[in-house]
Amino acid sequence: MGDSLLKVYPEQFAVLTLNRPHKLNAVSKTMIHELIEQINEIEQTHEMKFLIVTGSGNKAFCSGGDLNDFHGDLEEEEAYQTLKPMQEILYKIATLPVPTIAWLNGLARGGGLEIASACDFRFAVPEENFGFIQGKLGISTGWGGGTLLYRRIDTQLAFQWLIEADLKKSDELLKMGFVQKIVNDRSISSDNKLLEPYLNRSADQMRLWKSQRLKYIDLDQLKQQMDDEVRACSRLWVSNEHKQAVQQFLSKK
Ligand SMILES: CC[C@@H](C(=O)O)C(=O)SCCNC(=O)CCNC(=O)[C@H](O)C(C)(C)COP(=O)(O)OP(=O)(O)OC[C@H]1O[C@@H](n2cnc3c(N)ncnc32)[C@H](O)[C@@H]1OP(=O)(O)O
Repeated sequence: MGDSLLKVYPEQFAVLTLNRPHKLNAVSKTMIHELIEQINEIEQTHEMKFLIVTGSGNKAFCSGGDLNDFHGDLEEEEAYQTLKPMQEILYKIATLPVPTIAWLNGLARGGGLEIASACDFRFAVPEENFGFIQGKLGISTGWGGGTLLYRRIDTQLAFQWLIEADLKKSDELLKMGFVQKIVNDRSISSDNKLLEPYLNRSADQMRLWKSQRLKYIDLDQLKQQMDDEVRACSRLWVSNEHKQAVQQFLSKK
């Protein structure tokens, strides 16, 4: 079974599932290779109305990069080369020609929340907590998700969250405008009432509205700022704080 699964529904939408539930859907190098192929497949599926990105299991959407793959011993350039593919995936998700929904079926940490920030909308189960915890690991966001966050919520709130690196619950994120809906179902089905408006629109309508939405984003600037973010994170990657934080997590296992 793959580390990432793509299912296209007859109702003309697709679900991309991060599929490592035993590792809280942490992003592995294998998952990245699969995501690249699946995003390319999605880009070629012209009758699709929208895409949902979610996690496997009932505990996590995504726990960020797999710290065995994204470990602390990488040198700056190695860190950049290791981080860059996910930044390119997040840029592709953010600029897909159809609306995208991050179905936050469980906790999200670090890069997991960056993936959610790449989606147009975020639907979250209640009572879960979510955090850009990179600040507590001696680094910053490293997949371009911080750049995207500034385009999803009030810039002052984004700035504060990235610095404080605290965990926030679904209802607080609803108030902040990061989460658009609280959903009770951790799994996705086409008869979920929340999806009705999205299912009842034509593929042409959905593509028109996404095209209009993207006109409010300078895509060249977005791409450059996301790359700058990866570079900046790579420079922090070699810090002792980061090495110790990763080692501390891995030594617990
Ligand atoms: C690298 C990219 C960078 C970025 O671009 O921003 C980041 O994403 S940095 C952030 C990386 N993520 C983390 O630091 C989170 C690490 N995980 C945790 O802190 C905890 O797992 C949790 C999220 C607080 C949940 O704790 P708990 O409920 O106690 O579960 P476990 O810790 O026992 O996890 C179960 C299982 O999954 C493995 N796991 C979880 N997260 C990761 C991860 N990020 N990388 C690798 N493995 C992960 C964990 O090791 C357990 O495995 P087993 O011990 O084999 O059961």
